[in-house]
Amino acid sequence: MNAPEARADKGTGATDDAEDSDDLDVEEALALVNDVSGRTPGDPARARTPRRGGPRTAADGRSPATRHDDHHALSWTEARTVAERAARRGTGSRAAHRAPVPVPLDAALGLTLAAPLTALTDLPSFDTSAMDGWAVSGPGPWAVREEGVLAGHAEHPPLTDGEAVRIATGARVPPDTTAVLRSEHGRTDDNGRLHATPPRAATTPRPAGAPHAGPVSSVAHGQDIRPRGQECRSGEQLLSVGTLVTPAVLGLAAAAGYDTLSTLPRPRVDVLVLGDELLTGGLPHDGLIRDALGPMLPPWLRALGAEVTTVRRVRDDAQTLYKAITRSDADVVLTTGGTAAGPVDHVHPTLRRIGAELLVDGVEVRPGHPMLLARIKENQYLVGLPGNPLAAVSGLLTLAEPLLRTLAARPAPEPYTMPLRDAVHGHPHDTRLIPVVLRGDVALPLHYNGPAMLRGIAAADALAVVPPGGTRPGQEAELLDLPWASGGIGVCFT
Ligand SMILES: Nc1nc2c(c(=O)[nH]1)N[C@H]1C(S)=C(S)[C@@H](COP(=O)(O)OP(=O)(O)OC[C@H]3O[C@@H](n4cnc5c(N)ncnc54)[C@H](O)[C@@H]3O)O[C@H]1N2
Ligand code: MOO
Repeated sequence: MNAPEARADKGTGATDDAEDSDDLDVEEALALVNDVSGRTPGDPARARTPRRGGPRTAADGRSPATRHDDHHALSWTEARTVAERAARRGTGSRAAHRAPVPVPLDAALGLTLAAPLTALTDLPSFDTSAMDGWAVSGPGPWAVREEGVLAGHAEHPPLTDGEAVRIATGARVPPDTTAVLRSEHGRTDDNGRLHATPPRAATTPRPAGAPHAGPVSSVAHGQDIRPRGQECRSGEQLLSVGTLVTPAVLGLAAAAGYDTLSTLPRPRVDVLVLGDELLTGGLPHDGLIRDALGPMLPPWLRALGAEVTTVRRVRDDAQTLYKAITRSDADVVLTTGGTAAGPVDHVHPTLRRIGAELLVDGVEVRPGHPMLLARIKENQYLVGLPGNPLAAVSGLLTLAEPLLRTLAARPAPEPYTMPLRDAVHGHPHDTRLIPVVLRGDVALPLHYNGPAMLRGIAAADALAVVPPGGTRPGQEAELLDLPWASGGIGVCFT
C-alpha cells in the first residue's frame, strides 16, 4: 500500500510518529480513534511497526503508566504454533470446532471426513468371479450350461456337481460354485465337456520320451472367487474422522455405498488486496505496478483447503478498509499490504479500531516480518500479509497455512529435511525462507529471493527454512513443500 509519494515517507518522520503509537495500549488507541482531534484512523500517528526490543520511552512525554512494553515479534516456529492453536481454541482436539455438512461425492475432494467412513455394505457384496472363465462345481470334467453369467446380472440358478457355466469377471458366482476356472486354463472337448488344462509351465514341449501330462481334472477349492465380505463387512470402519478426501477415498466411499460424505466445510476466505498503486492489467507505468497477489493467492488458498469467497481490491483509505473487514462474514479475512508503518498502511490502526485481538504481530522471519494474525470476532480471523510479494508468500505459509489447515481439519504435513547444496547467508536473528529446487537428494537455493521478487519462488519446488546465522554447504534444512510440487491432493487448485 504505497502511493509513490507515500513510500518515500517510510522510515522517516511518519515512522517515528508510528513508533510513538506503539506505546499506546488498545484502550488508548481506541479512544484516539474516536477522538475529535481531527486525525483519521489511518493517520500514521496510529500506525505501528512490528519490531523487537525492550520498553521504550514515550516520545510524547506521556506518563510511563500509560505505556506498555513494546511487543515482541514471535519466532517463526512460535508464530506457526499460535496460528494453528488459534483455530482450535477451546475444542480440546486437533481440529477446530465447526459443524459438519453432507457433501455429494463429486464435491468432496480435498475436504476432511467429519465422521468415520463405515462400510454400508459387505465388500464384495456377493461372491464374485475374479476372472473371465467358467464357474465350476466339484471336480472336472464339467458339463457346460448353455447360458453364461455376466456382471450385473441377477443370481444364476445353483450349479450341480460336475456342472460349469461361462462367467465374466465381476459376475456373481452361482450358488454351489466351488471355483472359477480361468478361460486360459480350460478347453472344451468335441462333446462340449470342459477340461482344466495344465498350467503354462507343463505345456512347454515335452522332452522326448517323457509321459504326456494330460489335462488335470480339478482346480483348487475357492480359486479365483472373491468371497463376499473379503475386503470388509457392513458396519466396519474403513477410514477415521479427519481423513483427507483424496480421489482414492472418493472411490472407496462410492464402493462402500455412499452418495454423500459428512465433511467439514472449507474455511471461507475473503481476500482484500490493498494498494492504490496496483494495476489489474497492462504494463506498469507512472509509478503504478501490476497486482501480483490478486492472481496468485486465490488458487494457492484453495490448495491450502480454503474456499475463496471474495477477492476485492481495496483502495488506501482507512474507512474503506474498516468497512471491508467489518462487513465480511468469512471465516478468515486475508489482507495484503498495509502491514508496515507507511502513511497509508491502515491495517494496524483498523484492527485497533475494531478492537481485534492481535495474536501475532510480527514474526522473526525474512522476508515477511511485518505479517500479523488477529482474531476479529469469536470465530473470525484476519491474516495480514505484507505487500512485498515474496513476503506475502512467507506470511501465507507461516500464518495462513496452519490456520486454514486447522479450520479445515486437514492433517499437518510430515516435516522433512534435505541438505542444501550451497551455503545460504542467514539473517543474524531471524529465520529465512528461501526458494529451492530439488535435484535428487539435495536442494539448490535459488538466487532471486528478495522480498519483492517472485522469480525464485515461481521456479521453486519448495521453500527452505534457513535458521538464524545461515547454513553451510550440505547442511540439512527443513523444507516446506509448495502445492504444485508436492503432488497428490496438493495439486488440486480448483
Ligand atoms: N519503516 C518501515 N518500513 C517498512 C518496514 C518496516 O519495518 N518499517 N518493513 C518493510 C517490509 S520488510 C515489508 S515486507 C513491507 C511491508 O509493507 P506493507 O505490508 O505495508 O505493504 P505495502 O507498503 O503496501 O507494499 C510493500 C511493497 O509491496 C508492493 N505491493 C503491495 N501489494 C502488492 C501486490 N498486490 N502486488 C504486487 N506488489 C505489491 C508495494 O507496491 C510495495 O512496493 O514494508 C517495508 N517497509
Ligand atoms: O518482510 Mo520484508 O519482506 O523483509 O521485505
